[in-house]
Amino acid sequence: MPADGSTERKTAPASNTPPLSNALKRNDGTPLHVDWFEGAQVNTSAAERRAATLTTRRTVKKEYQAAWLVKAVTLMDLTTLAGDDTPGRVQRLCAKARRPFREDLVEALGLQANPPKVGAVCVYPTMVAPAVKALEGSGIPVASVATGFPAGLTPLKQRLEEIHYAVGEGAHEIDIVITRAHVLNGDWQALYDEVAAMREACGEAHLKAILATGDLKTLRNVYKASMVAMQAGADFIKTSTGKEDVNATLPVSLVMCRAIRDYLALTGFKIGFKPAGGLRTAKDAMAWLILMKEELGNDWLEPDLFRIGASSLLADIERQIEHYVTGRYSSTIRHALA
Ligand SMILES: O=C[C@H](O)COP(=O)(O)O
Repeated sequence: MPADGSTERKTAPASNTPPLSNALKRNDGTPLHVDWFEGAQVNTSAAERRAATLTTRRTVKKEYQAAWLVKAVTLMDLTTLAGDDTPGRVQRLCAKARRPFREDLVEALGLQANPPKVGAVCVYPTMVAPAVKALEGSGIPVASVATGFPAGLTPLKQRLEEIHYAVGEGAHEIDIVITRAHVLNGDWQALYDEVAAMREACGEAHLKAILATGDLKTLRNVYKASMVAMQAGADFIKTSTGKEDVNATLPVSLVMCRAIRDYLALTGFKIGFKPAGGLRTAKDAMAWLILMKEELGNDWLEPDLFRIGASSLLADIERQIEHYVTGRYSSTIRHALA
């Protein structure tokens, strides 16, 4: 039941229709079903073993790696979430979002007809307006963090007001943070109610629920928080803010993908996944793409269901693409893919 005590979920007035053709219906959620996860057991060592062998079990041939890396860029929430962010920096980021690769590389890859662009740009609420302006006509959605990002420890009323502000500024997607204490205390009703209230505040904007998994202590808590967030109406579940001591990891991502799979089996509804925080290299991008393909299938290799939240990943992917096209690296820093 939403936090305002209403039994019916009122749909807020339509505000921001995502510019990308979003074939996916919004997640209306379900009532809180604790029985769907209360007895869940997670074998941590098995999850860690499986995650560790992901990139060894399946390797991508050299000539296909470039294609996978271009795909990774189209799934990226190109992010700047720094205290010294400025409208100028956001404008430069949006220019990059529109044309992530140099023209000569786009031509060499034969992509002139449909040059790649990123999945979204992700910023703080007060940077939404400059991002919306800079991306006008691009079809690239603007995502805004909100609800007291990154700690989420402000009163719910203010956190909901922040969502309304970001949506009012033109954000198409809202990346909210959950109250970690609700998970650590097993207060599933409180977690459900806060996410449901945030979902309502989003109106037509898509909601990504940041679980801050590095603060949740166990993989079992990650699974439970994932299920509650989806039941409460999250369209995506996202690993981290990027500000925790431990952010996106493959074992955590594996558990969240299993939760998405279980939620699909229980409801017939597909929920998106977003790893974020610490994904820096092309090799990281490949690992998560392989995880999505293996765990959830090709539908989760599209921006409607998969995003990579990253502020510095694009640079390394560009370097790898340049090496693929020209045979040399443009800088002295090398991240071997192999
Ligand atoms: O999606 C949001 C994260 O802050 C991105 O983390 P990062 O800066 O480690 O790439």
